[in-house]
Amino acid sequence: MSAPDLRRAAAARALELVEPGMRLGIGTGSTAAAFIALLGDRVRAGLDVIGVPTSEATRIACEREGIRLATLEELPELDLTIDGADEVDANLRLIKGGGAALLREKIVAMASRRMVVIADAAKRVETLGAFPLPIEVNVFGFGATWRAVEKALAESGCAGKPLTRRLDAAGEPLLTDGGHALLDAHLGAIPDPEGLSARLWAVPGVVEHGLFLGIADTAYLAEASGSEARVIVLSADDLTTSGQRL
Ligand SMILES: O=C[C@H](O)[C@H](O)[C@H](O)COP(=O)(O)O
Repeated sequence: MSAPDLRRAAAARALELVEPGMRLGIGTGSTAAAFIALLGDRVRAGLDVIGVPTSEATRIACEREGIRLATLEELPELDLTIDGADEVDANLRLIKGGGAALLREKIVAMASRRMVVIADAAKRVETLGAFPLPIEVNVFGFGATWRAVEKALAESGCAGKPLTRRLDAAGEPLLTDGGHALLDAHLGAIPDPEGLSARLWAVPGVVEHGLFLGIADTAYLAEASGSEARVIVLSADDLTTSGQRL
């Protein structure tokens, strides 16, 4: 079973949630791309939905598939967002932003009644942080913001961990769809994601970070089971009020 097969299996499971007339948030990345391809098939077969894309890449992919699109100005409230993730823990906390789309992804997810994550089960982790945490920052004051982010990381129990600026394929500093820079924090493990989130948000130049905490309510994680794909379901319904998994 190949990685694309697993991504398609998770995406197909999420597609079952889509109903006629729904206002969808449409994620970014290779797993979201698998979902867009399947959704395109349904749209061409007559399904009427409207989507808000989380990146320019997703907008282009949706237009290619003939999926009707809107903006959050036109549709400020969405029914369901389906998106990938870089890491998922047992409490449905996520790291996102490996594809640089974290800001729009978080805005769209927060405007949705539900956010469902689709991913290869290899993205499931015990502790978030092996995947470098993306931090989107305003280009104004970049050096000062970098230092303030390092301080926030140290105060969150992640002292001395390397911070790097994300580059694009040509080796130039990457700019996000919103025109911001991206830092990647190579933390290894994040002992207190909520504390780190609060400290990062307190830095004026930080636009957003890739910790999605208390946002996703379901994750469909696909793994190989013999020659088939099995989809594991993580649901917020299985969490206690303090956010711990039952
Ligand atoms: O910025 C990109 C997004 O957060 C993606 O959803 C995330 O990186 C997962 O991407 P993929 O499905 O390609 O692993």
